[in-house]
Amino acid sequence: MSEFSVKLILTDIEGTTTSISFVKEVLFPYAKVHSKAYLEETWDSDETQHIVRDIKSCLPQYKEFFRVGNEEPNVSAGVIASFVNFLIDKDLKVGPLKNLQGLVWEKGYMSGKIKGHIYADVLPAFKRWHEAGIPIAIYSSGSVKAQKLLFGQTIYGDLLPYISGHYDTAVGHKQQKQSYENIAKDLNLPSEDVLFLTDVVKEAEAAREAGMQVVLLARPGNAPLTDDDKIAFTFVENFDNLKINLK
Ligand SMILES: CSCCC(=O)C(=O)COP(=O)(O)O
Ligand SMILES: [Mg+2]
Repeated sequence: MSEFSVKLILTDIEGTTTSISFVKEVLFPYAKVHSKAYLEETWDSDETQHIVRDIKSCLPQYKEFFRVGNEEPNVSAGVIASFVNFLIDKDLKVGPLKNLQGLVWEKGYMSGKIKGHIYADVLPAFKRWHEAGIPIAIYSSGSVKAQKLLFGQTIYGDLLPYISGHYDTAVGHKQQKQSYENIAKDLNLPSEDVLFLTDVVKEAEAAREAGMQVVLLARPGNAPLTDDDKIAFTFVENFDNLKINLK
C-alpha cells in the first residue's frame, strides 16, 4: 500500500480511471462514424465554424490535405470529416479535434448508446477520497465537455458529484511542466500538495518537474512500465492500493 498526504487529487482518464480499449474501441469509432453528419447538421453554427477553422490550422504540416491542385483549400464537411478521421487514426491529442469529439459523443451518451467505462475500483476510491475531504479534479486530453459526459454517464452511474474541477489541453499539453504549474496556480495550491495519477511516464515526469506528487497506474492494456520507470515512480495496479490522507 502506497501512502500519500495531499490537498487535492488530480487524475488522468484514459489508462488511469478508464480503459484504453474503451477509448480506442468505443469512443473513437463512434466519432469516426458520426463526425461527418454532425458537421453537416451544424455547419453554419459559429461553434462549428470556429472548430473547423482551428482544425484546419492546428497542424500546418498537413495543410495540403485541404488543397486540391492549385484551387483554394476545400473545406466541405466531408473533407473536414476525413481529416478528423485521419487525426483519430493517428491518436493526435490536439485541442480542436478533442473539442469536436466531445460535441459528437454527446448524442451517443444522451441516447444511452455510450456508457463511460471506469474501472471497478474508481467509484469506491472517489467515495473514500470525497469522504476524507480530499477534492478530486480531472486533467485529460479529452475536452472538459467530453470529461463531463464520460463521468456523468458511466457504467456505475453519475460520478460528477465527486469531481470538483476539470482541466483539458487549454491549460497546456500534458507532457509539459508548465501545464501542471498552470493547474496548481489555478487551484491556488502549492504543487507539492497535489497528487497526479496517470498512466503515461512523460506526463508523470512533467508533473513531477512542476513539483507535484505522482503515481503511475499499471492498468491492464496500458503500455508496460520499464524497470527504470518502476524505480523512478510509485506505481500501482489500481486505486485500492493507494492510501491517501488529507494534508
Ligand atoms: C473523456 S476523454 C476521452 C478520451 C480521449 O479522447 C483522450 O484523449 C484521453 O486522454 P487522456 O489524457 O485522458 O489519457
Ligand atoms: Mg492517460
